[in-house]
Amino acid sequence: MSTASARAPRRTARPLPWTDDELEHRLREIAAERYHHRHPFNLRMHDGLLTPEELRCWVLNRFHYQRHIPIKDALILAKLDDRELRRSWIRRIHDHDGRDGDGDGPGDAGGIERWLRLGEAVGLDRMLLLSGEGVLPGVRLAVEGYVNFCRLGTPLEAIASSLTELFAPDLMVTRIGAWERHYPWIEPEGLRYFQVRVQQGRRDADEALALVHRWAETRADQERVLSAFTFKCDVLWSLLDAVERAVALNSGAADAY
Ligand SMILES: O=C(O)c1cc(C(=O)O)c2c(n1)C(=O)C(=O)c1cc(C(=O)O)[nH]c1-2
Repeated sequence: MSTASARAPRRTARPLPWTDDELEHRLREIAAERYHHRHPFNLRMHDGLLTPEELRCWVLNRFHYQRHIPIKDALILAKLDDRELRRSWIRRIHDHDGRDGDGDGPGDAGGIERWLRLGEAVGLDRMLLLSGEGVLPGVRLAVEGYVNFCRLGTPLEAIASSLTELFAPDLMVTRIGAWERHYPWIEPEGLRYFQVRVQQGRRDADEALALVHRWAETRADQERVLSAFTFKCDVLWSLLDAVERAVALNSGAADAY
């Protein structure tokens, strides 16, 4: 051992940050493996193999996720110290909760109302959805995990966890086609949630990605972005695991939902 290396602690060079393209490539690699478009429940949905009860179970449980999205966005909003950013981020809350019409534009019932109509289109009473009855324990935990992640994380981590929306619009387009083809018993009005969300999701994902590129300056920041994104993929995957298991246990019990 040379005396120099014995005395001075070895400095490991900090890895250079990835370029924007490299970071996006890594997000896509994780999504290709872990995003919920690959979950067996979604695959069965797209192949037209779900029974009405199984679809109802999914709609009811996904409503629990939907109704918490504006809450987690309010938690993110409270972390943003820039007025312009808050003006932009608050739009997400209105997209889900709805907005009154005024001089600036027409009103909108909002995504939560559209999801309640989706529930009605598959035969679920909106009062049941609003009651929260029947939401599976695993779904409650997954959703709480996501909300708490955004409550406790840095703005960068919270916003990075929403980047799954980069992949949601294409999945929704697939879902709309599959529902039209395989589940004609669902009233077409029920698809409205997804039709509206495709464009909103693309815009929200572009906005979040631009912020992530701006804020994730170091490789360590970028690693945190990938961890947040992976965590969120796991939230969505766990939600479907819970639904998949519940419908497997209930097969034969036609009136579970
Ligand atoms: O149906 C889907 O597959 C899907 C996925 C995701 C997603 O990937 O996070 C969202 C949504 N839908 C959605 O409707 C939605 O409003 C939404 C908000 C967010 C978010 O993290 O802020 N993700 C998603």
